[in-house]
Amino acid sequence: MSEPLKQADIDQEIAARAGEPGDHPARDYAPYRSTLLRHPKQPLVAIKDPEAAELSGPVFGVSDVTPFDNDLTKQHLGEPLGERITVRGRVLDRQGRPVRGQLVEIWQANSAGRYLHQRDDHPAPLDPNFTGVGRCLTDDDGNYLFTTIKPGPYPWRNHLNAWRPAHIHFSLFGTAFTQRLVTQMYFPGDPLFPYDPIMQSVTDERARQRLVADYVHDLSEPEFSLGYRWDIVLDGPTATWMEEGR
Ligand SMILES: O=C(O)c1ccc(O)c(O)c1
Repeated sequence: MSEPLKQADIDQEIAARAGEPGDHPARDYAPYRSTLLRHPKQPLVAIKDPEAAELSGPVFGVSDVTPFDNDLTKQHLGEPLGERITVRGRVLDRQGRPVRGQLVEIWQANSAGRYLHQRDDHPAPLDPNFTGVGRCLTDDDGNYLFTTIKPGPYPWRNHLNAWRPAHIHFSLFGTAFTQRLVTQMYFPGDPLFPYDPIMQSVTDERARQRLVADYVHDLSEPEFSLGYRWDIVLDGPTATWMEEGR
């Protein structure tokens, strides 16, 4: 493996790209090292018959998602450790209309910043009562809701002393595999934002802010959880930044 990049190199590269037009990150954003290795280097292949791909691909059905799948604190016998949170929001189209029946899936690290994943071996504890995945379907007003634990910051070896701000990964799934969008939600006031190449790969300040949830006191449940609100806009000038599928 090559020498790890230093924070100063990362800062320099982030500054060089800041304010570039458009809010969608470059597919090869050097400060986020693995994008250099895994971005497409050939022109994208147009699917000649997208409908056929959609009709023959696997789909999920309403009956596949149970009402319990959105509570990540109830998947084991015991309670997971950490700060319990409720995350609510709406999935909207470019006109602000609700997107109904959308499969919303999340995955995240535990409160210590550790993923239950074979490639995460950093020395923070796993929580036997926390898996870190959940899903739900949006209701008729486009609402989704999760009960979970606030994830910890995650050391990810992109460069020396690289820590990801606390975040929750979101996947939004339409009615076929060709309609999947992937993004991340962050927590307000995180001191790691300026150091994170993934966050900073979104070069437009307003688009970056749209990735940060609001703390909403009225959504906090007394003696139970802190409430965050995060709306996801699929398209248009206020679209939420997406990693894939556009
Ligand atoms: O690209 C990565 O390596 C990587 C690892 C862990 C994360 O939480 C993440 O968002 C990205």
